[in-house]
Amino acid sequence: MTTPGISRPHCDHTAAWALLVAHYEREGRAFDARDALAADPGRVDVFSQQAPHVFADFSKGLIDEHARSLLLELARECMLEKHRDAMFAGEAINVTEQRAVKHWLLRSPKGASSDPDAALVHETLDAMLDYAERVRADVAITDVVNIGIGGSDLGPQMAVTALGDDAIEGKRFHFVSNVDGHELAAVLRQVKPQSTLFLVASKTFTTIETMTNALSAKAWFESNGGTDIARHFAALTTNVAAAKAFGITTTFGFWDWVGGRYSVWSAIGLPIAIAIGAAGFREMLAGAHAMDRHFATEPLHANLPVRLGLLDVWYRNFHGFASRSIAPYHGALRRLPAYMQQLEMESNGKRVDAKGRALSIATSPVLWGEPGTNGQHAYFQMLHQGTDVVPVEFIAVKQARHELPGHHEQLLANAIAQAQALMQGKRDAGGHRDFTGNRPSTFFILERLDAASLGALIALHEHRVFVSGSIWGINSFDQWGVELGKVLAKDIAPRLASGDVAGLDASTAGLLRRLSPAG
Ligand SMILES: O=P(O)(O)OC[C@H]1O[C@](O)(CO)[C@@H](O)[C@@H]1O
Repeated sequence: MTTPGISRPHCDHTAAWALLVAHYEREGRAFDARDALAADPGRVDVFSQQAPHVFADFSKGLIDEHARSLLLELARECMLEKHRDAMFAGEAINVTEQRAVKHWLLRSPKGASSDPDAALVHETLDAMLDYAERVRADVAITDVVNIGIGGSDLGPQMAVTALGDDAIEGKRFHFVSNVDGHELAAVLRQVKPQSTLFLVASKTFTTIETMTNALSAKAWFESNGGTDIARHFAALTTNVAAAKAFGITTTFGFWDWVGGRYSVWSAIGLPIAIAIGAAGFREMLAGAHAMDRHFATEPLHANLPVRLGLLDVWYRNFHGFASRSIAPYHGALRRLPAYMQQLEMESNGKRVDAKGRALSIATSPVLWGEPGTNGQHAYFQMLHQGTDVVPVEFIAVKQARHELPGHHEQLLANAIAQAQALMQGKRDAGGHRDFTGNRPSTFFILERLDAASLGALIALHEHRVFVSGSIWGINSFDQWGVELGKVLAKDIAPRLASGDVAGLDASTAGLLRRLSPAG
């Protein structure tokens, strides 16, 4: 793969990769974490890492010290550090769109970066946070409706849900993403024009779902007596001209070097700032910045995003695990799996390298999950006794934010016990009650769920995705795979109304006939 200034090898053609293949065949496949822990309790210290705000324990993982050092060698041979440094230097590492990748700059403190965009970032941040504080103080606004999809929805929704206990009283937050009118209609039934602020969040300001919802919201607003669009609509976008043409004059901008799924730190984060305040939002940025520094400066062997990204490669390309389950043991993190899905699968769900050549190695796994303990009573059966091995990631928070006695102990006990059960297993000759065990998990611990730790946790995962994407040689920062369906939907929409099936394949024509009112 070539990025400006860096020529990087195909990682699966390196000596380290060949050694990893051999090591997997010799020892990796049969590795048993139970035996490894019994033989060496010190494994817990070797296979764990404290990073800013986040501790991770992967001692129950299916990895030994030799694989660990070969993976670090792989990272060196693949010039991971150079690639990382190119991102932090503002080089156009998003090669298919010729763009820099600078979401990290959005959380760089004032005066800390010499990047030419730093001053503008802070000017915009100050304006956006000033606006957030004014909205917070405005008691006439009781409802904030964010209209956006993908990265313009998942980040703010996840973070407001995670930190919403701190939200000011008297304001409700609604997130409308789907073009399915049931979603917007349900929100509009609950709100009034004079007390609602609509935030139209779209990097491009062209996304069909968001534009359809925004137009309907505006029409509803005007037909229900709303008059002051400037007060009741704001746009969060890189396309300020399109927002103006739409009739929105209050806009907060960001830049093409912020990918949609990396935009929660930009103006797209406005709902979070309204929910938790300017100081809270700055804490979230500070937590993420601390993780940026960790990723940028810690040696590879003590660098948590690097260690996790390399473990992902080991699991995907050597063990052949095709999915990963995310189990946040905190109800307020219930939108985190969805957020992670976009972050990782839209970034690394690619079958060609950065030059467009087909890859001969597997890339992004499928990510999925629900909060614990709910998942235990739904799909953990498969995790414990199914035929596929699925690495599980537990996320536990030490301190609860409620006073109800007993609950938090139960919650944490379940998280620990599930990880223990997956690893230990239980022999039973009867078959049905037999747990093979040795099922890998990683266990994350946050001291408390606050803005800073959430910021660090998200940044950790952004960088982890960078690491695996870099080893796989792909461009993690484009998303061409979402285009084709969008284009075809544009063709299908008028056909649905008219019933015209000319030129369609027989299957698609059949669906259209069934669903068309004209059919
Ligand atoms: O913010 P926008 O431009 O409306 O895009 C929304 C989402 O659509 C995508 O482009 C993919 O469909 C995502 O990458 C993005 O987060």
